[in-house]
Amino acid sequence: MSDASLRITEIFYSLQGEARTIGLPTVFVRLTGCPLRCGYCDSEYAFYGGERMLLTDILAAVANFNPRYICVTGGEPLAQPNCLPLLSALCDAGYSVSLETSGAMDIAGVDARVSTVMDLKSPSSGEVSKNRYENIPLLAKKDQLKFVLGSREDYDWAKFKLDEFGLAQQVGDVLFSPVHGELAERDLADWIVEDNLPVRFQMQLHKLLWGDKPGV
Ligand SMILES: C[S@@+](CC[C@H](N)C(=O)[O-])C[C@H]1O[C@@H](n2cnc3c(N)ncnc32)[C@H](O)[C@@H]1O
Ligand SMILES: Nc1nc2[nH]cc(C(=O)O)c2c(=O)[nH]1
Ligand code: SF4
Ligand SMILES: [Mg+2]
Repeated sequence: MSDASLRITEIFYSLQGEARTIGLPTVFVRLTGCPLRCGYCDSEYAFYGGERMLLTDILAAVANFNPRYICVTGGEPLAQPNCLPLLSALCDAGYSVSLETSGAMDIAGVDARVSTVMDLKSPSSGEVSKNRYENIPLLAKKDQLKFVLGSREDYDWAKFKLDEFGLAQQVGDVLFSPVHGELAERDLADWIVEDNLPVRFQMQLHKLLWGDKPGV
């Protein structure tokens, strides 16, 4: 294994709070730095700083928790080229690996064993122009598409994209999530039911349990 290095903000053990493996004990590897600035971002503390770590040291830190599930997130993980060997090394080690990405970067090099959770940025994030729609055909049933929605306008936009790109047919799960503290959870749930959308409603479980803070 090459001993590449990556800038890391935190490595912690918690319950997966989002997406398909929600509720399962998971180790989170949060990479430092992000080229986007979503207005609602709950991980601004990962924009700068962090600590440079060797791949072997990251693997050792992860192994300490004896986990089954690993979630690589950030910041924007794919903004660091060495994220690709990290993902492959985690798969080689036998973990079930997911990747949280904005999809503003090319996902072509992501290891085929990884479940990519690609977040298409909605208009209210302020970063809708950064979506790389070219990534969509690269996604498969093992992957997930996430929409984080801050308003009814965002919801209508997401509904349109669902249809425009046939997203429910492309990936295993399409996730609709409210921006925490911005859109009433129940409103989003009611709209999904009214429209009979083929999507999975999700709320950030970790914030219900522990609040909005790093390390959970
Ligand atoms: C912090 S980001 C890191 C990965 C990548 N940069 C991305 O945006 O997908 C992880 C996920 O948290 C979501 N997120 C960030 N702040 C949020 C908030 N206030 N409410 C709901 N979801 C949020 C993002 O939209 C993204 O899906
Ligand atoms: N518990 C927990 N689950 C998560 N799933 C995705 C997260 C992220 O920040 O990407 C996250 C997080 O920060 N905490
Ligand atoms: S892309 Fe992800 S980490 Fe970057 S600002 Fe948006 S939510 Fe935060
Ligand atoms: Mg988070």
